[in-house]
Amino acid sequence: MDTSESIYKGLKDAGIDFIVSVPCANLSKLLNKIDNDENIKHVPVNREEEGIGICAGAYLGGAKTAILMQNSGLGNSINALKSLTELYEFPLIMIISHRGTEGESICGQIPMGKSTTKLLDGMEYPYFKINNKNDTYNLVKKSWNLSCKKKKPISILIEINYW
Ligand SMILES: O=CCS(=O)(=O)O
Repeated sequence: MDTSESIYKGLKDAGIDFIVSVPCANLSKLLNKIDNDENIKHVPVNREEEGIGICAGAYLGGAKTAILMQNSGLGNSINALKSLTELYEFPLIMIISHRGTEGESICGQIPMGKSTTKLLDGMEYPYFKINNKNDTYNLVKKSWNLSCKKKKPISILIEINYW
């Protein structure tokens, strides 16, 4: 089972049924699986903060939510995550394609790639880095319940080498 399949199955087995996304080349296989799943409402959005707001509304409507994005979009999301998601203790899984890591071909991705975990630490948001493909499924599957327990978004960071 490759990383995209592991994440997809983890989301499904966590009961995630509402997913917003801002695309990344590394997310394409996963996005196709989600888009073809009639049991998941997939809403592509233009900016990550827009997706954060949509997930908040979907959660209030009874959905279990996730966002698929690049780490470059984390900076676009801070205020929405803090002033909406965290303030009202909405759970959220953040599947983050961690660009700017080893193997990155776009120089513009490097600075944010270096800052991503520092930002999450500063926001005091729990995150997991995929270090072992065998752990991916279990990490994703448990992240919804962990987010509910922590009352904060849980980020799963997938570096370039792990796709
Ligand atoms: O931001 C990066 C564009 S791509 O590599 O995901 O296509």
